[in-house]
Amino acid sequence: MQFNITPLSDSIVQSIKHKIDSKTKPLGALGMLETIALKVARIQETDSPSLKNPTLVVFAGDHGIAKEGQVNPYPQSVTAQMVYNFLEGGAAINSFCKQNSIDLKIVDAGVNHNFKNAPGLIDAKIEYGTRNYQQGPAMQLDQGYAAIAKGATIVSTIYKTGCNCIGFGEMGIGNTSSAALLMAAFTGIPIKDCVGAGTGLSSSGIAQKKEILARVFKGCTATSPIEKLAYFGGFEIAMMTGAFLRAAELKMTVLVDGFIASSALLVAHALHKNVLDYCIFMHNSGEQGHHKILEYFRQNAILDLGMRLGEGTGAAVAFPILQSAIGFLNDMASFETAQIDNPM
Ligand SMILES: Cc1cc2ncn([C@H]3O[C@H](COP(=O)(O)O)[C@@H](O)[C@H]3O)c2cc1C
Ligand SMILES: O=C(O)c1cccnc1
Repeated sequence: MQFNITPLSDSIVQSIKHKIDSKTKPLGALGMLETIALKVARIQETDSPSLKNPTLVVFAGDHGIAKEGQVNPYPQSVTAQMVYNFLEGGAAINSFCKQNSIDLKIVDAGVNHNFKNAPGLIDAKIEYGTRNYQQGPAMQLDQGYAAIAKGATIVSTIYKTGCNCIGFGEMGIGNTSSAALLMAAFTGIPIKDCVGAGTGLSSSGIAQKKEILARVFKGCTATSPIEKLAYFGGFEIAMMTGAFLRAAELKMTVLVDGFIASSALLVAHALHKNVLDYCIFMHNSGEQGHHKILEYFRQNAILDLGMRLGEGTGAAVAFPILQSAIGFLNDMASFETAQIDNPM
């Protein structure tokens, strides 16, 4: 599958920087808001960017290993139950999207439950959950490709509604384990440093999770990015990978959530480096491996609130900051128009 992601052009950098520096404030005084404004302006190739129909897509999928309960404190059944909660408006992500007027879409990427065409649910089911990677690859390679393609198609459909700003979240009990394995596979950081508490393991629970995942990691012979993705899985992670790639190809502003979303981005980045040009890192998750992924990408996140939930909640909560960055660029007066002395 080919994605044609063009790197950001430098052509308007000087004019945008000039516009930012002409605003009625000391040079650089809006800090990271200035960096974000410049990035979105470059993505949209205009000095007056806008955020149109912001949308957050939650991909849900189940994990074979989660049935055993060795790496996850909550049972696998919670994934499907949370999907119903999303559809009924009762989850954290519903609250934050409602607060910030973000359109929310829920996708069944591979939950171990038959939703029987539940109203509002996008059916992209690859399979009723992945296999347990303790016994071999979580999914077949063709399932990995199919998930990437479906993620891309879902983004294309949303883009056609006029959306130019999209974030991705996930739901999948056990997926901090897949994310840790993918992190180790794509960054080279030792697996023990990638594993964290997930939804709240005790220190002995974390030690067991590390031991189990270290064994899985050692037993994996995958070499290509797609093989690694298929081995460690997550249909929701694979679909998010395709979603990141298509969103960047379509020059959308891409909102990156926490640890799981960033693990999908590691896969996308291994397939196409330029994807990072379109990404804004919305928060630093409390899951311990996340800040190391941010370091690997050499990126700073907007918020650091100790949130460790997933679902896209970090992206949705930080969204008003992104709006502030676009807002000042479009709305503030310049020294010249406001007739304010500017010695700089
Ligand atoms: C009620 C509930 C709601 C959630 N929403 C997101 N997650 C988050 O926790 C899960 C990953 O953590 P682990 O690997 O420890 O299972 C994912 O579903 C993730 O989205 C939730 C988890 C629970 C229990
Ligand atoms: O940061 C995340 O994405 C995260 C952290 C813990 C549990 N679920 C998701």
